[in-house]
Amino acid sequence: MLRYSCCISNRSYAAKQPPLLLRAQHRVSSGRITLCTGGGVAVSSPRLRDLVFVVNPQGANGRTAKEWKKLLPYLRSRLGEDCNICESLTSGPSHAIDITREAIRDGADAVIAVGGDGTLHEVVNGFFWEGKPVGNLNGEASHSVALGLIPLGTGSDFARTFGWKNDPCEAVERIAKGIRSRVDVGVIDQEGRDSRYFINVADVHLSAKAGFYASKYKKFGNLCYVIGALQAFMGHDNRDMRIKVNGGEWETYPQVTALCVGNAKYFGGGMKITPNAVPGNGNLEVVVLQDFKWYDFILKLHKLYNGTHLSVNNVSSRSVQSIEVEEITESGCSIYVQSDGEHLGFLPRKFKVLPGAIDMIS
Ligand SMILES: Nc1ncnc2c1ncn2[C@@H]1O[C@H](COP(=O)(O)OP(=O)(O)OP(=O)(O)O)[C@@H](O)[C@H]1O
Repeated sequence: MLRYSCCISNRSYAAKQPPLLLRAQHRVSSGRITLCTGGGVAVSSPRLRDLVFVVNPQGANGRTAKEWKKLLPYLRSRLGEDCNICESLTSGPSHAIDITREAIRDGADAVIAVGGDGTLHEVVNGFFWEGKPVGNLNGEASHSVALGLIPLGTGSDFARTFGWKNDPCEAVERIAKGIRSRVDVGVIDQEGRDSRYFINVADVHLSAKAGFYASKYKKFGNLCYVIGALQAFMGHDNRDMRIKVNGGEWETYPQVTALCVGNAKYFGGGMKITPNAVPGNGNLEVVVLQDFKWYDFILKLHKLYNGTHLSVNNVSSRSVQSIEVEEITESGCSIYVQSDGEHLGFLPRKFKVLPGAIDMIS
């Protein structure tokens, strides 16, 4: 069953369209239309690109829906000549994953997340199914679906690495230009469950707990991260952990406050936590904060925001392809894990990079 809530064509009316696959096939056959006129003149027109916009109406506490409504007429006028614009509003958590998988299978040229990092995270997860990239139903090996982003979330941290603002018109220009670059994706293996993919930052312990609480206060905008951090601090204690990097020996990391695995640089509403991470370099940057007390955050917060914290005592950084993280002595109290700001359960977990896994409109 097709789960697009509605499709809007590039023409000036809004109507329910046939399934994307059918439309795509129609265009493949009629796309390079050869019209033979009486005089034998052949006119060939190129195929329009199918762009599927996955919109989280609840993003940024409902601001995404309002911005999207304003943006749609501009989007149609800017891209409608070359593209079929298909809009799909999510109905709840995880819906964006299903929409994306279906759009890719149906032959979309690009799936564009409209919302915050959570929506982007779900769209990225929709690019995969049972550990493999989703392909289209025509089995076209060369068909590479692009990932796009119109950042309209609370934090929109992934966009910061590229210097993109929460400016939808700027994002539409990027989509119009259609320049693509390969970006890495992180994958988190979890015992007995499907792998989870991340494109921004995955993290463990205090920051993950803070993110968990922050998600309950999104109505306060970026202040939610401060409230989340304060709540996470209550009852927090640093824990001894062990890590295994690139399949090597286990190493002990005492008194870990937070461990962050960055494919990109920012999390928590603008904190430059993994400042050396580059989304296309085939590596993840791991930054570990150890033995931090609450006052360390007050004293060093500005360094965390501007990315100069790597020189601070008890902060270490390394570049990895994979990392396994466990608590040394299970205390009976679970250690939080999150990826791209979404709560993902508890330790132990293994994180690894999939180099150049997705083509991104950049
Ligand atoms: N229709 C919906 N109703 C309620 N929640 C939704 C809906 N669609 C998606 N979600 C959930 O909303 C959450 C947050 O979405 P999103 O990331 O777009 O906005 P945000 O949290 O404001 O931004 P950021 O993550 O950048 O801070 C996601 O976890 C997603 O699962």
